[in-house]
Parts: sequence; C-alpha cells; structure tokens
Amino acid sequence: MTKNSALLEKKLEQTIKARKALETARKHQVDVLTQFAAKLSLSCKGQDVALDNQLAKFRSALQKGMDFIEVEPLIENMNETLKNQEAVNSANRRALELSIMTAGKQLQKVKGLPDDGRRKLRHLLDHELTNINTTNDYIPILEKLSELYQQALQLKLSQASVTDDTRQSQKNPEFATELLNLANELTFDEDVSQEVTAIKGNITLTDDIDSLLNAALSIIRVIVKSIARERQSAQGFLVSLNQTLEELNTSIVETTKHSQNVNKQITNLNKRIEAKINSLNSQTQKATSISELKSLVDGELKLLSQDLIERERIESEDKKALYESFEKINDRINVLESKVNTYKKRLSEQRYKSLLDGLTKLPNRTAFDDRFHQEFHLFGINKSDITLVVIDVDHFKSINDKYGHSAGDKTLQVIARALKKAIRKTDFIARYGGEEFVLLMPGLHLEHAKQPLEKVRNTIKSIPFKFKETQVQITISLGATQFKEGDTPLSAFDRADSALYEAKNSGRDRLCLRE
Ligand SMILES: Nc1nc2c(ncn2[C@@H]2O[C@H](COP(=O)(O)OP(=O)(O)OP(=O)(O)O)[C@@H](O)[C@H]2O)c(=O)[nH]1
Repeated sequence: MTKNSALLEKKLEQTIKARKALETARKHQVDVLTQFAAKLSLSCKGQDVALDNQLAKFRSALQKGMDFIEVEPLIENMNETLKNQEAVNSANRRALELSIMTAGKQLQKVKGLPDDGRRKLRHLLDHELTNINTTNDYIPILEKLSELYQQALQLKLSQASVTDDTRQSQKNPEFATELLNLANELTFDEDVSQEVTAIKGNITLTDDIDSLLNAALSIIRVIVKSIARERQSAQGFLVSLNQTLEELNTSIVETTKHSQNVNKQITNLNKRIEAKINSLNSQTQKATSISELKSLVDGELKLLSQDLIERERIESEDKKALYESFEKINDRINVLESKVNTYKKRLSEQRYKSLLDGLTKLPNRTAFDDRFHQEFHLFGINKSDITLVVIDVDHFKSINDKYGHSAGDKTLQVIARALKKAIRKTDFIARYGGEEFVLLMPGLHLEHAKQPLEKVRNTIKSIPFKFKETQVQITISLGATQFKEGDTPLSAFDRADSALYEAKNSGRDRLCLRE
C-alpha cells in the first residue's frame, strides 16, 4: 500500500466516523424532538376532538420514525385545526371572563360580606381579571372567587341557623301571662287539678312559644275531657230522670185503669142493688099477708146485704190499691225530687266554684267583674265613696325562677290569705290573675284608704317567707283610685292600674294614689 492510499484510507475512515457521529447526534436530536412533540401533543389533548385525533396520528408517526415527508401533511392539518382552535379558545376566554365578572358582581351584592373579602373581590374584578394573558391565568382567579363564594355561603348558612335558633327560642312573655291568666280563670274538677297544676307550672317555667303552644294544647285537652265528662253526667241524669218519669206514668196509668175497673164494678153493683130495691118495692106491694111479706123481705134483704158487702169489699180493696199506688207514686216523686236536687246542688257548686280562684280560693276575675259592675252601678245611684286598688306582688317571677313553681304557688296562697285577713269584712278582694289582686273598698274615700292600705302593704312585707332555708322578704306594690263622676269601669280600672305602674316604676314596695 502506497503512502497516498494509506492516507486516503485513513481520511475515509475518519470521514465515516464523523458521519456516524453526526448521524448518531442527529438521531438523538430527532428522538428528543419526537419525544418533545409527543409530550406537547399530549398536553394539547382534550381541547378539541378533531385535534386530538390528529395529534394521536402525529404521535404514532413520530414513534414509528416516519419520514418528514410523510409527517408533513399531518402537521399542515394540525396547523389548520390549531388556527381554528385559537379562535375557539379566545371566544371561550371571553365567555369565561364575562362569567367571572358576572359572578363577582353578584357576590358584591351579598349583604354582610366581611370588609376584607369585599376588598379582595373588588381588586380581583378591577385588576386581576383585566391582566389575563393565558387561559391558565384564570385558574388562580377562579380559586380566589370560589374562596370568596365559600365565605359568603358560610355567612348565609350561619345567618340562617341563627334565625332558625331565634325562631326556635322565640320568646313571648305576654302570651305566657295571658295563658296563665286563662288557666287560672278556668274551674277544673278535683281529679284533673294535679294535671292542671303541672301545666301551669310549665307555663311559668317558660315563655318559649313552642312550649306555650304545647301547654295551651294540654289545657284544651283537659277542657275537652271535662266537657265530655260533664255531658256524659248530664246525659246520665236525663236518662235516669226519664226512666223515673216513665215509671211514674206507668203507675198513674195503672191506677187510673184500676179505678175505671172498680168504678165499672161498683156501677154494676149499684144497678143490681137498685134493681133489687125496686123489685122489693113492687113485691111488697103485691104481698097479701104479713108472713108472705116477711119471707119476701127476708129473702130480698139477704141478697141485698150480700151485694152491699160485696160493694164494701170492692171499695175497701180499691182504697187499699189506691193507697198502695199513691205510695208508689209518692216514692217515685221523692226519687225524682232527690235526683233534681242533687243535680241542682252540683250546678250551684259549679257556679260557686267557677267564681272562685282554684289556687288561692279567693273570688276570681269573673267574680270581681260581676262585683265591680254592681258597685259601679250603685255608685251611679248613690254616689257613695268607693276605692279601687290593684295590688301586684313584686319580682314574683324571681320566686318561681329561684325556688320553683310550687313555692310560687304557696307564696300566692299565703299572700291571698294574708290580704283577706288584713281587709275589712265589707271589702271585696279577688285574684285578678297571676300575681295580681284587686280590692274594692266600698264606703271609703281614697284619702281614708291610704292608712289601711299601707297596713296591708306592711303586713305582706312582714310575712317571714322561707325558701330552701333562706329567709325571703316579699313586698307588694299598690295602685289605688276612687270612682268619680263620668267614670266608666274601664277608665277607673285604668287609673288604678296606672297608679300601680307608677308604684312599680318608682321602686316597688309602695302605694301610689291617683285621684
Ligand atoms: N307559681 C305561679 N306563678 C305564677 C302564677 N301566675 C303567674 N305566675 C308568674 O308570675 C310571674 C310574673 O312575672 P312578671 O309579670 O314579670 O312580674 P314580676 O316578676 O312580679 O315583676 P314586677 O311585677 O315587675 O315586680 C311570671 O313569671 C308568671 O309566670 C301562678 O299561678 N303560680
């Protein structure tokens, strides 16, 4: 081998090596590019179905290492689709921007959004949303918007639960007082008195609407039960009354029938006797001798006396039967009378009870209203002085709250007894409702009522109440007025009530007078 050919061979070898290195490098570059293109195509996936299909074909062509010439038409197709996709994307971006803007503006209208949230929202809509370059830029904006929406939703939910709680715990003390007054005015039978006391206890323990409605329902149930029982007993009374009247009727009819029979028998007998007397008369006329006359009269008189004995027997039996029958009727009338009396007694007991307050046994509001109108009527006629006083126990609610409802009940009973004892016999005191009493003092001028009323106030104040080993002083407030010309019962009562209001407002435990 010549020197030249050896040199040429070496050069060729070098060239082949360099070419191989170049090809390896190129192959590596094509691989990297192919992988990159494949990854890029995958990241574009999902925007459009047609584009997805084209990308899939492109990726497979790259993987197979197809010639650029074969891949080129695919790339051109994709270019075309991508151009359209760009238009679709920008339309989508505009729509997205618009919907974010609308959602944001709506959120701004929500009341009660915290200041910080409101500020963030304004910044988001006025600045961040206007500086968007790519679709991805919407992601943090959407995140922030969703956070603000969550805040607003939370707020609304907590407001809703607050209003829900408020509804559930809605209070209505006036309703409680009214219900209690009504329950106090009603008169219940002894056997339901415990049930009624328990219901009243529940009313004083709460002024929550739901519990009060339940208590009202329970009272209605007791009333319905009592009415049903009363109706049953009235029906029972009427049935037995009817039965007794029927028996009475039967006895009278029997007696009448018997009397008619007896009358018939006696009429027949009388006729027979009359006929016999007539026959005796004519026979005696015909008699020709004394002995004939004697035997004739003897015979006829015998028959006559038999008839007379028979008549006597019938009459005496009739008398006996009549007597027995009258006895029977009398008994039945007595039974009837006693039944009517029992019922009358019950009715009057009920009327009496319906005018008494069940707890304190003082006259109740109905009784007071009766008496109040009577006194008012009398005042209209004789214009004599009459003082009207409204009395209210101070802070009575706290007795119930601290020591329980039955302690409250006992307190009212003790106060009622003390009030009754502290007034004159001619005065009239009633429980008006709850812890309120009313007093009528006929013949007493307001000025003269002052001293006895102060005495009443001090009497109550000095009662040594003891609850749970604690000595408690209970006071009352009094408002008094007197009837005056031109008054109506209502105006007089209102005046006493406003005097009581003044007593309460000026510190309680006092008497206020209103001319
Ligand atoms: N134990 C009991 N409590 C009753 C009865 N009737 C009414 N009450 C209660 O009496 C209380 C009256 O309370 P309020 O009207 O607030 O008056 P107070 O607590 O006396 O306060 P002042 O009148 O303002 O001094 C309420 O809690 C009623 O539930 C009853 O028959 N028995």
